[in-house]
Amino acid sequence: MGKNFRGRGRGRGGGGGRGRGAGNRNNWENTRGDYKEVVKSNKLFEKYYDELNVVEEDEKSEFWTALRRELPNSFRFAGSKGHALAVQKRLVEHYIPEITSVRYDGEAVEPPRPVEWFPEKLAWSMTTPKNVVRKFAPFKSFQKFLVSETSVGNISRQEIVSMIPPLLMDVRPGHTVLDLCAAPGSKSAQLIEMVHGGEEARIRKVVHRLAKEQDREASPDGLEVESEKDQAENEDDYSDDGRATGLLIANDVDYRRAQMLVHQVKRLNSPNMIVTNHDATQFPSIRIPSSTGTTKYLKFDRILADVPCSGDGTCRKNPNVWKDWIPGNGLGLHIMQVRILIRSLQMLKVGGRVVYSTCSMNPVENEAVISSALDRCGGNAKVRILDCSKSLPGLKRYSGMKQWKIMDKSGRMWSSWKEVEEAKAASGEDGFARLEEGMFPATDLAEAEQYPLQNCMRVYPHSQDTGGFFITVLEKLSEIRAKPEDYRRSKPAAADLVQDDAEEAPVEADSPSNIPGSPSKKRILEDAEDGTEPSSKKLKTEDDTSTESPAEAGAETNGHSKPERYAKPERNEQFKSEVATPQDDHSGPNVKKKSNQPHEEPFKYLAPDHPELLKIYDFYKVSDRFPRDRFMVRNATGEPVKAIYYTAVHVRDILQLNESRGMKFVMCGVKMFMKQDAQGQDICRWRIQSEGIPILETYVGEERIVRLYKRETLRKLLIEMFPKVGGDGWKDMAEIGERVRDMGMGCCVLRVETSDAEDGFKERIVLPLWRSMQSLNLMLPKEERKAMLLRLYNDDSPLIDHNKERNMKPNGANSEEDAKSVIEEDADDTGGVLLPTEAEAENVPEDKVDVRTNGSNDVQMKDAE
Ligand SMILES: C[S@@+](CC[C@H](N)C(=O)[O-])C[C@H]1O[C@@H](n2cnc3c(N)ncnc32)[C@H](O)[C@@H]1O
Repeated sequence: MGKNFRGRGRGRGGGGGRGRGAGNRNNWENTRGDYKEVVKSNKLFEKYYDELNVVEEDEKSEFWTALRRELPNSFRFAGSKGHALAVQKRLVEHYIPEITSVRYDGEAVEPPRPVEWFPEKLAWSMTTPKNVVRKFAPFKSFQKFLVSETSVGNISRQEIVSMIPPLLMDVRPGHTVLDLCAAPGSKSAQLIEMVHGGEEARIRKVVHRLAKEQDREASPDGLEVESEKDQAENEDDYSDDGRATGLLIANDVDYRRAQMLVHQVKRLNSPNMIVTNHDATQFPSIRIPSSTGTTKYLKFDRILADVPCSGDGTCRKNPNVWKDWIPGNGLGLHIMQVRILIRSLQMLKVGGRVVYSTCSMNPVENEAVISSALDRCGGNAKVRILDCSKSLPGLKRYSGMKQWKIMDKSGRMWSSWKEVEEAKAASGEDGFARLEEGMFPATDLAEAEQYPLQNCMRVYPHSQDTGGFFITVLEKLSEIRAKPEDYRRSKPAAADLVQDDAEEAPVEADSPSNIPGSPSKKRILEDAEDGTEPSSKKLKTEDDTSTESPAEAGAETNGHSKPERYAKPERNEQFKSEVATPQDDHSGPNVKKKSNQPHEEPFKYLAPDHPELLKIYDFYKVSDRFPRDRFMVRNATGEPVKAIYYTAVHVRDILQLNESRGMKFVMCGVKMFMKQDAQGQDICRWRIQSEGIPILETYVGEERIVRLYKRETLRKLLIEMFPKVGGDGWKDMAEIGERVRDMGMGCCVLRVETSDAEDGFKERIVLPLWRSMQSLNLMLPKEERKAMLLRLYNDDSPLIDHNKERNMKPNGANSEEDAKSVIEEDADDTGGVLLPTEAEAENVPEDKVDVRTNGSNDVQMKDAE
């Protein structure tokens, strides 16, 4: 896990503007551009929800008025709780008082407000009009803060309602979590924070104890020192020295959107996360190590199915919904949504939870999906709809619908499947396309079999000035046998039940559709039920094409939601052809790639005693306690060329056991070391990357640590790039002067320690520092320096680049080493922003590596980054 989880106090920068809802837009003003231009009326849309009586008669006008109003801006403080609270404190203590003092036309201006039901008030919402923001200095400076913190990942711009599903998942440390439809990743970001919950404190306790045992200096933060026994006895998981042992797999079928997801989650720097690119309806079973010799497959504790939907609850943010809403949008998605939910339930552990959510208010995409999936999975005895009415106190919500009507494509309303069948018998099949029995409420179910759909949760825009949303939490009570897709409530077929994924009964990555009832699926299960390897024959059937996207199926979709909620049909097609065939399956990484297959470099783990790793351990005096078998590279040779990544142990096992099985891994691992040119015999060529430093820092030997205690010293290092420490320069470096004077050249760890002193820090910060022959430099992208200066010192002064100054002098006394560092800084500066993929960066042949200059033309440095 990264800075955000271990309080490094900084984040990887993320450029703004890519991806609706990506949570990283920097433009806080102009996100709802054409809001006013769209006519906010649509006969069928209004007729449908009015006739459904989604709200009481006397609320209808308020409901529609809210839907026509622009959505407030909202955001969430992201990262570890400690870090998020520290950034939030800045808002509360500095910006809010300034803003509330503003008077506009004699009236106080509405300030940003915390969302009352969100834990620790880490989510906020604001309705301030643009003209006010532009007019008043306190708002302008607040906006600067928002932009700066968003760009480094400390603030995530996210719709309030979209924050609800992860909160209801009850993710605990150690859980294995799957986010099936994850792009652009705002909920994945919440989930990974939960997977790392409490890690910061656990690690500090472990380090404290170890330091005490070894009589080493530890951070003077007054923590109680627990013995190993005490630690083992309390509830927290110390099995991996306090590191998080959970896992998040974030998946999206659309490769381009999976890349947006990568961008969003990468800056969270979690080694416990994998991004995959599969169709959720047939998400492959993932092989995991087994001590018994049989093949074992991963089952999840928690699954989020935030499925593609028509998105009509987002019409306040996406006004085109008004223009584009037609009944076919929801109808065309129902089958895929049911498939995704059933697949989720299959992959879930007994006792685990699936949270199903949409940003649509349409029951055909919501309650109808839940009841269809329950029908096919064996009903209340197998899966329970949890009552979450006590969760998130303060959140106003409505109960799920037990009865509803379906609007067909021509706008006629139908109350039951029986009615449709009778109409078909009387007037023929025309005009009933897409209507399915499973879309209707099950009127003929006996009382005892009725599903408690009132436990589903609906959120409407007028209750708390949000978008519309639907959430249901399902608990799996026992293993399920899903009935086939052609199962009909009215004509139940006894046969053809298909068991869910037993831990040892897989759906292979390269298997055909997992849609229950498919003969191929049954065959695979039969193959696997005795614990043997499943058949590797290609078993593609008609059912393989049953994962049609709405557009493939001819559903009309509203333009706005296409990029966000829908998989693009051509991607689905492409994806199908990309999945390795069983013949490819075991042929290893040299499988011939199909021409349209996106290129992903393989993940290769390094031997713990790889010579390059040994050099690193030696230079940084890395404690033996730090695990050495979790480092990997991303290239086919398996040799460390440019970057070395670190992953959690489960991630390693999954990658190693599944990569050659057709699993599509897109991203995992935290960049820990980057190779660079550096002069001097004793300098380690592998510098610690800022992303990796929070994971490694407590295990780095004192020889490579610089401790900083005073606010002004850090401020100097943030504002000044390459301050001189050679000659008498070190004397200007306050309390770290002597230490950096004596520090050997190369990369080291700057530890900003906490203290109660007036000029001390309350928040622990750890940063990479480079000591070159003449100067010193924080290895931070400029935007992160600026964000920290603003947050910690309310200082937006321009940065000073001493190296540039020196080089401008005719006889600039610049050493080659210092100039190299300049280039390095420039290279690092690109670090968090629109980088090429890791694979691209790693793939650059040595001789083609971008050679950058520092502007002085006399020195160059190679760095693939
Ligand atoms: C509502 S968006 C998810 C939003 C996301 N959970 C977030 O909070 O940022 C739905 C996503 O599902 C993806 N999707 C559509 N069909 C899919 C499928 N069959 N399997 C997996 N993902 C799918 C879309 O590409 C889209 O990114």
